[in-house]
Amino acid sequence: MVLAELGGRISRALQEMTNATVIDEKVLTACLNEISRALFQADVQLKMVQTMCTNIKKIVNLEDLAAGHNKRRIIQQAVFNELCSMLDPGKPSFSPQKGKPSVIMFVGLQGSGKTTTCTKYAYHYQKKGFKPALICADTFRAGAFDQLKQNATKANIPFYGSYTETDPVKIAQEGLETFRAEKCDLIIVDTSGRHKQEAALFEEMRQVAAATSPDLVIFVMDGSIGQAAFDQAQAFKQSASVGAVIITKMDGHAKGGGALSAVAATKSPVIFIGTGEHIDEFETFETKPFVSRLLGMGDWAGFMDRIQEVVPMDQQPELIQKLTDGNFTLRLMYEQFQNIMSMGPLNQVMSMIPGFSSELMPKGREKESQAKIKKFMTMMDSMTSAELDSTNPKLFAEASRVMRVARGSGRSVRDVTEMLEEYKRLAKLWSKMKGLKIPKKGDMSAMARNMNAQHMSKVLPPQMLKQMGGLGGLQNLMKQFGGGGPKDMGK
Ligand SMILES: Nc1nc2c(ncn2[C@@H]2O[C@H](COP(=O)(O)OP(=O)(O)OP(=O)(O)O)[C@@H](O)[C@H]2O)c(=O)[nH]1
Repeated sequence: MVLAELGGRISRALQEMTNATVIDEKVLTACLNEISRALFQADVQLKMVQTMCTNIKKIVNLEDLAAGHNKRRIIQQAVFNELCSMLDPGKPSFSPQKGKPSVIMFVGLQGSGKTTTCTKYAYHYQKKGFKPALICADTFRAGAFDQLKQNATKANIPFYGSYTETDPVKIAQEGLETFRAEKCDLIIVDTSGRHKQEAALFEEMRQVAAATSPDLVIFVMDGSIGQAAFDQAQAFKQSASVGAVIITKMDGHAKGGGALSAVAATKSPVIFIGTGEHIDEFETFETKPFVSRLLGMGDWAGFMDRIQEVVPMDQQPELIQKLTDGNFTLRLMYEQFQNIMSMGPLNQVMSMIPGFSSELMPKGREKESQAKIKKFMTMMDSMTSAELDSTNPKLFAEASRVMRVARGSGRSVRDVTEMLEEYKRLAKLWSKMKGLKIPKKGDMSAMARNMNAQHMSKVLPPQMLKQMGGLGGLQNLMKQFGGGGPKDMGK
């Protein structure tokens, strides 16, 4: 995701404003203009950017800024809140219930990732205990049925389609009858895509919808289409009662802003994002972490404060360095698990660590997650040091290694594979964090409460100490922290 760049630009704009001696209307406008340009370049629709700025100006009180409150924090919080509210259409989307039959229809342009996403969606719910089924009502693209069939077979999901029937409505109806009889509770209908928004595509969509009466129509949008997102989403909304959006290819060059446009145009929430071609590269969409990432904030502040509490002080800089240098090894994952296990209320901690939240530990299932992490750690205990420290993703392609680890830990090959998949997912995620600048003031304030400057100067990375003006600068800074505390600190 090309989001860090946006975060950097916004941070710079805020910094410039903070540096100004007097914050007046003009300075604030210049800052918002720069933020607007950055958001526009991240594919947020121009009109939305303008509305956002107007709202922020209404919210931000210049007198507060002038009174020496933390300016960066006030504006950043206002931008954050505005973006979150843009992504919130005000009503949740239809949510399938296990055992209660529902029909979900997928629509989108050709190549948006619709067929792939149908299977990912089915697989996601299959893992939750649903009985999904897939219908290929795409008679336009020759290979569509084969593609769906192949994906569905791999995931062990029943499918329906035809090589000879040319009427998508008929296929959809027959598929529905078949799967209703088989008591499937999540019947997914994949429809045709076209190169452009052609009238024929929309007419066909309307007919399939009329024949299947879907409980939910999901619009699948390629996250990298840029500024075209709004118009595309709106065109679909006008022809089908779109109730939710899935943004695909967020692993590529997507800048993320298209998601905001799609929500605005369809007045429907984004429910998932696609982050790769593989079936489980699919994430539940959560607004706040997404906006944090869009702004380059991550959940770092909370995470770093938490690290303060559990990682021995002298290991902190090293850990931060390792986490952001792009080489996420199995050993690092093991160490993180160790930290997590000692951090107390798991759900709070996990939700802060990028990548560790919803997938590894769904809400309300903390006990199972804890058991799973322990299981993973037992398997890693059976690995060699070379395996734990390796950065070669192909190392475990050798089946004999996987079998050895399984035997050594008394677990199945499937368990080991699951753990390695989790590792791959996290490694991929952390590789995107490479070089990310971590806000350090929050954690420094916590350090400051516990240590004296002399002590702290030994812990901080030398470059950072230099930036702070050496030991003298650090002492000054710590004096300031003494009165305020972390809540007042900017990022
Ligand atoms: N990198 C990446 N590729 C994806 C993602 N989702 C889908 N793709 C790829 O995008 C391409 C198009 O996906 P399809 O599922 O065939 O697209 P479609 O919208 O069904 O296309 P039509 O059936 O022609 O309408 C395929 O190569 C997919 O593997 C994603 O989240 N990330």
